[in-house]
Amino acid sequence: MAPTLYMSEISPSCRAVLMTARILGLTLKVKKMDLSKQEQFSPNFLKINPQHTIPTLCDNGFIIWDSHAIIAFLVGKYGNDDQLYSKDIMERALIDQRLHFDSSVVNNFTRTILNPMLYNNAHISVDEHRESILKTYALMEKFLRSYPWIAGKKLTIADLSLIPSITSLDVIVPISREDYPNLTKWIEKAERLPCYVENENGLNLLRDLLSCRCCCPC
Ligand SMILES: N[C@@H](CCC(=O)N[C@@H](CS)C(=O)NCC(=O)O)C(=O)O
Repeated sequence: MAPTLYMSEISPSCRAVLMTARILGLTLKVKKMDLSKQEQFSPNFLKINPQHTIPTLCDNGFIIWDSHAIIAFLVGKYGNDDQLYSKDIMERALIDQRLHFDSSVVNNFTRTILNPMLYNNAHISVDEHRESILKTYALMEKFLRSYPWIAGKKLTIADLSLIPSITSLDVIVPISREDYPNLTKWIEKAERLPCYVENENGLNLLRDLLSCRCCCPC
């Protein structure tokens, strides 16, 4: 039976799972959640995930949440090889470092900026966060100085995790090609991947929602 993914395309973390599933050729049974209706707090969903976050995956009764844990699990269970998540100790350590960088730094902006804007109608001053976002771009730029992909010569789950997070941040603080040439090239390379379509759909939705938030007097 296909694993069930509780998700919303707007969420960068969910898009990381969709991209990974696409690259693995894995079909997921998708259950869309509307966070603006607070569906994550429904008693049924809280039974599955008391932390009430999406993405959450249910695979034959095995439940796991947090996109980073989910994509590592999917590659381990459904991947034909370890290309996306090397078993070599040092290669894997670098991938893990980048995954934790996403989790603790880049993806964290989703919680502090995007989600309050989208779901709590909160007025967030992007200017207050601009400096730390630019610092994040500068770090990514440095990581990409030595390698074409974020954790080495090959595409890995660290790229699949960071691409949705960074492209979502780009919607609120655009990435300057002049200041961040390596970061720009990495995004352009990612856009050419067949699995990128799974990021594009949600990213466009996010753009539309945020532009509406900026012009509506509501
Ligand atoms: N680090 C987590 C972040 C998950 C997360 O915060 N998801 C947000 C949507 S982007 C969510 O479910 N928010 C609803 C809530 O926390 O109640 C991951 O990578 O899965």
